[in-house]
Amino acid sequence: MEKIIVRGGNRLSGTVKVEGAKNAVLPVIAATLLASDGKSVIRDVPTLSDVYTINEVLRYLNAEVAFKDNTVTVNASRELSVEAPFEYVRKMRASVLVMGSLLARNGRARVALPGGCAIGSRPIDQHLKGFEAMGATVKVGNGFIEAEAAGGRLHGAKIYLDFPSVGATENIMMAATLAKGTTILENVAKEPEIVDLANFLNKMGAKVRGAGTGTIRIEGVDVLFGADHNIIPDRIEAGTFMVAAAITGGDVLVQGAVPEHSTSLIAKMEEMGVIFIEEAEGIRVLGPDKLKAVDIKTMPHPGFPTDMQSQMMALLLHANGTSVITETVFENRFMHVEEFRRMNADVKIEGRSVIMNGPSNLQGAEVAATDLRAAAALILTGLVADGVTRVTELKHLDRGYVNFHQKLAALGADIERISEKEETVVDEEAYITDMNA
Ligand SMILES: CC(=O)N[C@H]1[C@@H](OP(=O)(O)OP(=O)(O)OC[C@H]2O[C@@H](n3ccc(=O)[nH]c3=O)[C@H](O)[C@@H]2O)O[C@H](CO)[C@@H](O)[C@@H]1O
Ligand SMILES: C=C(OP(=O)(O)O)C(=O)O
Repeated sequence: MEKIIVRGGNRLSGTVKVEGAKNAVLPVIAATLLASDGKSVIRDVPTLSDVYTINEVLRYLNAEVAFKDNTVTVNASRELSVEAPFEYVRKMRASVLVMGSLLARNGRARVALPGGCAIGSRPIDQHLKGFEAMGATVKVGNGFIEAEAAGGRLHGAKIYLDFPSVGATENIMMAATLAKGTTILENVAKEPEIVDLANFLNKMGAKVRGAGTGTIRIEGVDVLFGADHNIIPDRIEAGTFMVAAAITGGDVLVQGAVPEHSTSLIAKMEEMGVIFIEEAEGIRVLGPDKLKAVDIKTMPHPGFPTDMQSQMMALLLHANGTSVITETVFENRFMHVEEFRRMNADVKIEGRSVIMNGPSNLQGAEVAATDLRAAAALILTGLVADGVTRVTELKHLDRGYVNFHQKLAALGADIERISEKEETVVDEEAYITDMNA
């Protein structure tokens, strides 16, 4: 078993570079399947286990995929298969994002049902509602979702989402690019990752307008081509390092962080007394001696991101006074609370809220990550806990963070990652096909 071991007490300082965004790269790689002509070259791709998984899904679907030097190259011009099996979808729910592309490209898709996960049941009814409105017949059975477009091609439609779901917005947007006619998608997600996907689709020859607003209009085209694209910086990784600086009273330049992508987070942290300085290269974060308590409610973008909820909980445990966090996006995203309690945190759950009386007298303990952001949050707590914190279940961390402990160590944290027995290292090189050959 692998563990991260943190000894609390060090103040962080220096510069940390942000990777490309996981939540932008996964839909963009899924979108490369739409190109029946030419190669797509995706740059600034983080070396995360989720990226390896989506690459495997694409290879399974008969696309040629190479991943080298943070660049993914996809040639999807061959005939594609239509089925994404459970062994991939189980590893990563975002595999369901290939459904829109496959349906648009092949007129048919068969994707394993994603099932529930630690943070909530995460249904995909809104994705399916969109496909149906565009003329697909959708059947769910034997653990699969099967969708087939009448006459082999989807048609444009007017679709209103019940909730601004990120995944549904992306999946329907991809499906609509090759549909006959115009799709108008209302009450959509406005996350920066949606805008990044729309920009990539437009480079491929799609006609997508309005991404980043509440309504997206997609005029269907007959064919899409491979395109070259740089992924936006990861605002959640950036935010995690902002919290690392703040919690240790540190001084850290988060290189590549985009202020407009983190407005709600920065505003809340400023309320807590954290100082932010915009510099040419990124955002410099100065942690105060004493942090103030605040209340937070997670919301779809531009509201406070649920993906920063557990890291902010770590910060609020260290703040002076009573804070309340209310989680409105996922119904079960408080699994980390029990782990924080093992670290002597004064925190309790009341319905969809968590109440903290800070500052907690945090103590090092052995704790298990319950999802990827919880993994980061427990490590952040370890930075200020008294004694040694050991964090297990690191497979979650590796889904969303590249070299997390090395980056913290370079900023001055006393942290290491150990393996209690020989681990099998997955050699991505083995999968690499030379696309230029
Ligand atoms: C790979 C990726 O980009 N993941 C992000 C994406 O996940 P994901 O795209 O899965 O999140 P959604 O925005 O779709 O989900 C938000 C809420 O809507 C519900 N819902 C969603 C779809 C649907 O058809 N029906 C339904 O009820 C979900 O159960 C959840 O409670 O956005 C989330 C919300 O910002 C983030 O936490 C994830 O990091
Ligand atoms: C919940 C997350 O991701 P996913 O949707 O890939 O599980 C996340 O990035 O915090």
